Amino acid sequence: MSDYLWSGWGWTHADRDKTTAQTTSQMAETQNKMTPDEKFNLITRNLQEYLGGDEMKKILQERDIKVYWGTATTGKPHIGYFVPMTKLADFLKAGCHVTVLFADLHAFLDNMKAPWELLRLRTKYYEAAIKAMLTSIGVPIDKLKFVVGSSYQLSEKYTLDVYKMLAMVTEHDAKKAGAEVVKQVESPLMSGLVYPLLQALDEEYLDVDVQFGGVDQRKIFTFAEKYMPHLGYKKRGHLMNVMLGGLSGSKMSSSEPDSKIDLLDDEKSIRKKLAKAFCEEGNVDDNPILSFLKIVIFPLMSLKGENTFVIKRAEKFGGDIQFVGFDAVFEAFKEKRLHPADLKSGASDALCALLAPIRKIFEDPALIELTNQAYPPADKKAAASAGGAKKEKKAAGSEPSSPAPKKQPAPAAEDDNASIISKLDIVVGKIVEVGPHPDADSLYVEKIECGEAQPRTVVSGLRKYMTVEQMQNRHVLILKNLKPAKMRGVESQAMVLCASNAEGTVVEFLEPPAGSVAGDRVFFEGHEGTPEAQLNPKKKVWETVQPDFKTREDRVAVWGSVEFRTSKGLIKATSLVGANIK
Ligand SMILES: N[C@@H](Cc1ccc(O)cc1)C(=O)O
Repeated sequence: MSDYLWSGWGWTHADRDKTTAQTTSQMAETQNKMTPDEKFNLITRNLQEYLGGDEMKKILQERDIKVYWGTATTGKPHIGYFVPMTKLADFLKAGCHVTVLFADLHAFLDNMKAPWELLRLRTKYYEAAIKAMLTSIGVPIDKLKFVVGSSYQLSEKYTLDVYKMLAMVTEHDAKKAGAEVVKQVESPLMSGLVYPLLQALDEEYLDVDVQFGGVDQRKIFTFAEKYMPHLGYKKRGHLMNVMLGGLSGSKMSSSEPDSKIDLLDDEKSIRKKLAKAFCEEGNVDDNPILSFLKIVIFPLMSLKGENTFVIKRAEKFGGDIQFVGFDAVFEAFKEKRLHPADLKSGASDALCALLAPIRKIFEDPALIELTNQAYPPADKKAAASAGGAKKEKKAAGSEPSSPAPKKQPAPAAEDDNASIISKLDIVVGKIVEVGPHPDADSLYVEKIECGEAQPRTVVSGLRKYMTVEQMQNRHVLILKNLKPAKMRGVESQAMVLCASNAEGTVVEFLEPPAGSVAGDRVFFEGHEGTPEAQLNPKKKVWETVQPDFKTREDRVAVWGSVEFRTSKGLIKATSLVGANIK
């Protein structure tokens, strides 16, 4: 790689020293007032977890902590990124030396989520977006150090360290370390195994005491703790932020654009999306809006010495309401003194205030141009990158989206935003054996051929609806990549998809087109992609798409308006129209 990836970032040593000098003078006042314990509490507040707390406390007795946060420059950052940004603000206030790493090589190594050709542009986009977010929450960006991964990760010394690690890390450990971060695919690439090794080494090369990231990074963090000492390097501490759930809470729906908020969404759509967000009266356990207030809005207020949250309300509904501290909001909501509509309206005001300056920054024509180049519409993308793997960025929980910047044509589906439906692995299966479940009256146990070496064992609750004869030798549709689950002691390795009426009295198979054979893949036109090897139950992919599965008037199975098809044609229910599919 040429050094153009690095040019334009402007982090010369002279700059760094200057900034350090400013940082020291400007922050000296607050920091001097903070005891090491206070600093530690601020550094660790609102985290999901941290490792190495005692060592951090020890360091704080002598000097301030050096910490870095890395982000792979893949899909567009979205509002979930306010969670780590808020922590960066805490770290600065606690006197930390904070480095932000734009992990461009990692974006490539992770199944080419950022294709090589777009890497530099993506990195520039990330720089602009992250800096805009920091500015919006009042963090002076000249107090942070920004580094691009490839600027040092290709040096001789670093490269040699990578090889040394390759000679000591087992494949098992590398795979395990990346399991929650690196996209899991059917034929995993070597690059995905190298990814965690580089992330561990970064701790040494960025010269920090502590690495910070989402709790999804946990396995990479513990991997680093294990292997850094083997290389003769210090074991670092690790700080992990909570991941923000989707806006729709447990009912996260990524197929529904309303469940995600992009940094550039306008006020009207922010309010509309929040108005639709999952926020049940009195439910404080599963409430994305309360979480956002707790881990972003209140901490940001407290950094400015404020803690009063005002919810504007018309006089006729009782006028404005004020809450002092997050606990006051929490209790009021729990006791149903605060209505979801009011909570949403207060949160909308706060979020609009955070996003307005970012939209303003992105009105700059140069940034509009950069956005379109870094995230080109799908057709141009195909030309820019032949065959880059596709997948969504899994950052802070909620999904990235890509509204068009002002006055630009809307980008079509983008590579880092692969359609959720493409993650499902649905194929034609042939039932070759079927019999009653030994321990459950309502269940059958089948052997279903699905184009693999062995037929799969599948448990289905179909005994009320079909006879053994009706099932034997039938071609059916099966969903192959749900996590296998034991049903009354028998492990089911797939699920048969059926259509059922609203009352649940009629259940029938979905019929593959004539001439189908076991293993024929079902796809959704315009939403093609590589299915996940196994769906992560936490991501609720199935739960998200299933409600939009229906049979049309002509009995054809559809996801929203898109048909289920194989290379041989469309899939239909036997008789049911407007039926559910599950
Ligand atoms: N793994 C981080 C990115 C990262 C890469 C390298 C690092 O050193 C740190 C962080 C992510 O999921 O975005």
